[in-house]
Amino acid sequence: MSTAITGIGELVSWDPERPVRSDAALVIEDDVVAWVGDASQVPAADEVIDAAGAAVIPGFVDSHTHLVFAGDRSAEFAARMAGEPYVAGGIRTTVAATRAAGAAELTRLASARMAELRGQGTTTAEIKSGYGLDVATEELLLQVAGTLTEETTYLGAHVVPPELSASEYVELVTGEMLTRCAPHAKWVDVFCETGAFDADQARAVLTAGMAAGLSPRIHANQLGYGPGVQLACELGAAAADHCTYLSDADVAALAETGVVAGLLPGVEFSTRHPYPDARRLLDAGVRISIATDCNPGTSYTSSMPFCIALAVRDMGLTPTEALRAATEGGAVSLRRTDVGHLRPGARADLVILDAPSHVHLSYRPGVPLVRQVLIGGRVG
Ligand SMILES: N=CN[C@@H](CCC(=O)O)C(=O)O
Ligand SMILES: [Zn+2]
Repeated sequence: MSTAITGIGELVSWDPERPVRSDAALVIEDDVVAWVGDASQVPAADEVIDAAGAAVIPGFVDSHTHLVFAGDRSAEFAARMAGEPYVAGGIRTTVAATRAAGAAELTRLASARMAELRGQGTTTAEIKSGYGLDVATEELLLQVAGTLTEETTYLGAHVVPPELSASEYVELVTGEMLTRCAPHAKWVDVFCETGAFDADQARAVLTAGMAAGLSPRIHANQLGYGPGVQLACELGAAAADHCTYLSDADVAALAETGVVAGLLPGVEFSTRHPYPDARRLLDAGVRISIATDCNPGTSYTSSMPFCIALAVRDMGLTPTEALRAATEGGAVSLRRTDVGHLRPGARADLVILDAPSHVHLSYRPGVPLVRQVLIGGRVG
């Protein structure tokens, strides 16, 4: 089965020779991109989709989400907008609600959120556990996540639950909980921050996860300067996410090791912390991604276009750099080569925009510009 997309006003493929081109066409064979070229040379195909001058971009790769949770923290957000600071302990509110919800309710909630992501152009999403903080619930959250994505992350070490001491909990996270959760996860993550886990505890969590076959990523340097980024670089993590407060040494270590700096501007929008300086990172040669961090505490948005607009307006990126970080950057963060671009051989994950150019994603913030989403060549 082949599908030709014709009449593409602007195609973003991230081909090194012509990353953005006009008057293009693209052919999909089964679930992969088979051909990309000038509109005038498009080969015959079984069916045709006419983009009618619209822009076509790779589907967004959202490399950081917490989609499986129950409960509502809108009052906490409202209080923050009135001047209250964000504190990591708010996570425990969601833990109580999540433990009380059953598998069916958690599945319903997470599936609805995933549909929300897809409707806004996200075709690959990572999903973390982290709102269970006991063995059975963490395992359940990963089972639910696994029905929605192959990019599942064990985040037992989100915060210490009220019923245990920090040392008891690290023992659980690196012991019985890891044994039960590792079969359902690809990644291991830890929230390395004041109020969550310090450098030694975070190192113990990540190294135990690695010994169990998981690959490390980390929540680092979100609320203040700290050891998380250096730890990510020491362990060869795929990504250090947040990177809001970075010393010059942190930036140099990221550039040297190739650890992706995952930028999550929805968090700064929703906590009133300063936005990370993406320009400083790119200028230093650091690889970056942009993700939503969709979660009930610090960033309850499922919209990659919204995050792109924030990154352009407040983080020093051009519209093209921001889109690249939200697609190819996310793929690098997840160590994926089959998504995040539209070169021949890519999985046919793409978005037809209701706009002539990808610049409209930040030029028209808040406007629904996703006309059609294809995942593996099929209408999503
Ligand atoms: N930083 C840690 N975890 C989430 C926030 C979780 C919460 O407050 O519920 C984050 O990525 O921002
Ligand atoms: Zn997070």
